[in-house]
Amino acid sequence: MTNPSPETQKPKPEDLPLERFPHLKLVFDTPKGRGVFATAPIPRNTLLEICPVLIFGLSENTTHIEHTSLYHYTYNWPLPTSSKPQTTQAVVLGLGSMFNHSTQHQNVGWTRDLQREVVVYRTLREVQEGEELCISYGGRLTFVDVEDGGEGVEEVEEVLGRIEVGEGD
Ligand SMILES: C[S@@+](CC[C@H](N)C(=O)[O-])C[C@H]1O[C@@H](n2cnc3c(N)ncnc32)[C@H](O)[C@@H]1O
Repeated sequence: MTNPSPETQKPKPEDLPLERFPHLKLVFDTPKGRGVFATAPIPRNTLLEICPVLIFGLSENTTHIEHTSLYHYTYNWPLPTSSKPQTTQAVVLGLGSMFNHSTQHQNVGWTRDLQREVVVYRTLREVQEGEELCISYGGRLTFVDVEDGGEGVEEVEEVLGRIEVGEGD
């Protein structure tokens, strides 16, 4: 395991209590692969999970990650710099990596906490029992969206960054 690069070294944040909404399940055979579903009604603006992220260095990303399955799971992650803004990729641990994309019906929003290196997911509206919980990955997808029958397949080098629009709530 490599040490974090100097660009990712920051002052140590305070401890962060973790939370996960309990009434969720992982379904294995959806048209989008695995997906997260509600097993009870969920009110709007409910915190679903606080997920730690694993941030990749810029070169690690292009040399390794983009050539692996992780490529389909990474989020854009801004690096703190004193000069030109730079963005690398990060993998979200926990349930965060299991949320599928929906262009029209996303019901979950997410925010990055750059200091604590977590992504926080909250419902954007009331969710019914049995509904899939979906975020928006943005407009440039690396796969055929089962909801639109194949529109919007992006060039391979356009990373999932993907999980960019739909941020915030
Ligand atoms: C971050 S993962 C989500 C979890 C994934 N379904 C799994 O089983 O590991 C992203 C992948 O899920 C699939 N996916 C997510 N949203 C989709 C959609 N709207 N249509 C088709 N596939 C989707 C694609 O294979 C995509 O590369």
